Amino acid sequence: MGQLVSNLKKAREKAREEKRAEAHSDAIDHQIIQDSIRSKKECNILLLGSRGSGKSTIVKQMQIIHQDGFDTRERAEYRTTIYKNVLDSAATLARVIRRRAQLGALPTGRVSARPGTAEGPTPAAAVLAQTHAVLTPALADAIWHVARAPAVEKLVDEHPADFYLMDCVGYFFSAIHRIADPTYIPSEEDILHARAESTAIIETRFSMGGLAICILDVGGQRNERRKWMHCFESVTSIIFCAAVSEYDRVLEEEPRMATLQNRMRESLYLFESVINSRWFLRTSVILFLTKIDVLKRKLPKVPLGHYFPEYTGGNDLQKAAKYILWKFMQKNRAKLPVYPHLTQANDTKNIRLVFAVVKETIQQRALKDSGILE
Ligand SMILES: Nc1nc2c(ncn2[C@@H]2O[C@H](COP(=O)(O)OP(=O)(O)OP(=O)(O)O)[C@@H](O)[C@H]2O)c(=O)[nH]1
Ligand SMILES: [Mg+2]
Repeated sequence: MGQLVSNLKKAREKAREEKRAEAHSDAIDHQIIQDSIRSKKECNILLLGSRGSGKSTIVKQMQIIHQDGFDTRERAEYRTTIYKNVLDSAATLARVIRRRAQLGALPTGRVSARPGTAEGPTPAAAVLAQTHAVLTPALADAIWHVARAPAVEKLVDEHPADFYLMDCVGYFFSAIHRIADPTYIPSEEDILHARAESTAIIETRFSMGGLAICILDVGGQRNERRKWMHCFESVTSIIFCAAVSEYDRVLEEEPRMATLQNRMRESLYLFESVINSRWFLRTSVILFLTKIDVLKRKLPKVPLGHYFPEYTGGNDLQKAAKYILWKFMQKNRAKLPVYPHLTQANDTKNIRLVFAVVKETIQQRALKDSGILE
């Protein structure tokens, strides 16, 4: 009798085991089928463009617009990047101030004054000039005062091409005390301004008005571009990002070259190789001319014609944007349809509007691919 009960128990256990294995196998089969359905229906968007052109910022916008944005934990994770942006920019500024002061372009190392202290002016530049690993309150204070010093503002305005300051520097410096607060948690706007170079291909999936989208973000640095090829197959649309404000910038990736490559020319060259590539004959190409806000601020101070002599439109924003767009369109030898948009990638309102149009473009391509549209 005991033996019988034990055998029955074993048989029941075995049956349960088999059922579990079967359920597990069914779940795997289900996932495979779902994946295959999804990969057929999914629109693959590939973000291309040179370094710092706004690709990852577009992905962040998709997370804000089409997903749930960033929760507190995710926002807190951006602190390190933002501190690094601030400290790196402060170090660059300190280097420039020191060099200029040595050359006599600035009166002394004591660039900024906190009025009315018994000790006299705060030696903010001296604080800034030290190597900092953390954003201390003293450093935050120094940054605040230095960034506001008329001599420094003039220096940055008049020599924008002499040194590289990130586009986000003005935004972060003006919020420096908030950032230096020990309880600081970045806002979504801070995250959109944060700068971290991409060094891997990142896939993000979301749904946009019934369309299943898989967006691929790559790194734009020269040594990252070898990886781009791996993403070329089955791409529905390309969003090529190019920063319109970079006409006076050079690539820091090749500091030892005799003549530094102009960033805008590099971007034009890159666009030319993408748009005339055999890979993308059936792909819709969306051109995002980003940093239109930076172009607006920069044009009156840095003449576009100085870097592109054939341009004669002065500091008229529309004319300048039209000229830059024309330069890109000139590269389209394959005469592929190109859908251009002037954008400010870190402005959610603007990207929301732009993507309402982009969605139509992507949808048309998807319908053509499925044979529903000619
Ligand atoms: N003002 C302004 N800043 C922008 C705009 N687009 C991007 N930025 C900023 O430019 C910096 C670089 O943007 P990213 O999105 O990281 O550039 P990326 O193309 O992903 O760069 P890589 O990963 O190096 O290829 C970030 O600090 C962004 O906030 C824009 O339209 N206007
Ligand atoms: Mg990136």
